[in-house]
Amino acid sequence: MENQIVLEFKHVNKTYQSGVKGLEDINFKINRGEFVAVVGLSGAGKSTMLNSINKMIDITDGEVLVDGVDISKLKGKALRQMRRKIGMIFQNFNLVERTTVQKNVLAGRSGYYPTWKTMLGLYSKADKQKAVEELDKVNMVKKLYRRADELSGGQKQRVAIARTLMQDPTLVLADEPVASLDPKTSKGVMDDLYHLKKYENITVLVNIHSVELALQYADRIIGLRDGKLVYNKPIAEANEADLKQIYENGVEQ
Ligand SMILES: Nc1ncnc2c1ncn2[C@@H]1O[C@H](COP(=O)(O)OP(=O)(O)OP(=O)(O)O)[C@@H](O)[C@H]1O
Repeated sequence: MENQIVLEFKHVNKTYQSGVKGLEDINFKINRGEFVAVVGLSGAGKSTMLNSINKMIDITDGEVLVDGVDISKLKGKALRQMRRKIGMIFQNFNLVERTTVQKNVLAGRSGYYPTWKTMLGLYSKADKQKAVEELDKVNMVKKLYRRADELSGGQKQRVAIARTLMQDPTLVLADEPVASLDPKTSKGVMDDLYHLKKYENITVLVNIHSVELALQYADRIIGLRDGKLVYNKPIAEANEADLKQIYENGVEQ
């Protein structure tokens, strides 16, 4: 079967107002169902790259194609519809702490409802059932009615993954998803992210500091340094010495 390209960067540049070049002539393609780790020193441009994929930041020039459509040019309804396809996972989980797991997960469906309905919590029975199903995939159904602030960090990240699955995404972007977790919990969360690829054929792009986890989970590794793409290889061709190089000759900020 021919590979289907889900994400493509074409000559993407991002220059911040300060004059700092966050991204410089970035080009790459990612296929459906690939699990990609983005590695690089602090300040290399990993977050800038991730945030330009769902247009959280505007690029300066170039094209960011999601399923063949240049998201950097979209606005209004077309942008909202495109964002449904793109799930986000954050280092700090971004849950509403004082509300239930169920409501947090249902919020992942909000792109499919008018705002007033989501404000009133008027989700369909089918979506409430879907919330249970998605929580089951990350082994969190038993916490359905618990408040988010009663959960551990690893449990919160699992709820965030279930919330993302409510969108039926084709692409999930995770920005340092395990940075605030201990090694054992990190592995559990990485396993859950890996299952998105394995069982749902979702493309997963993870910004990660740990080279060890990158090598363990990724199909492909992309390396950034000073806003430039300096590495892009399938895991079969990647090795630790290569990756060490990405981290050399740079200064931790
Ligand atoms: N809003 C901003 N305004 C100006 N410069 C910015 C802004 N955001 C990021 N930068 C700069 O752009 C460059 C890339 O930053 P970015 O946050 O993308 O790196 P990163 O690889 O994600 O780093 P980290 O691993 O620390 O999160 C850095 O030099 C940073 O200082």
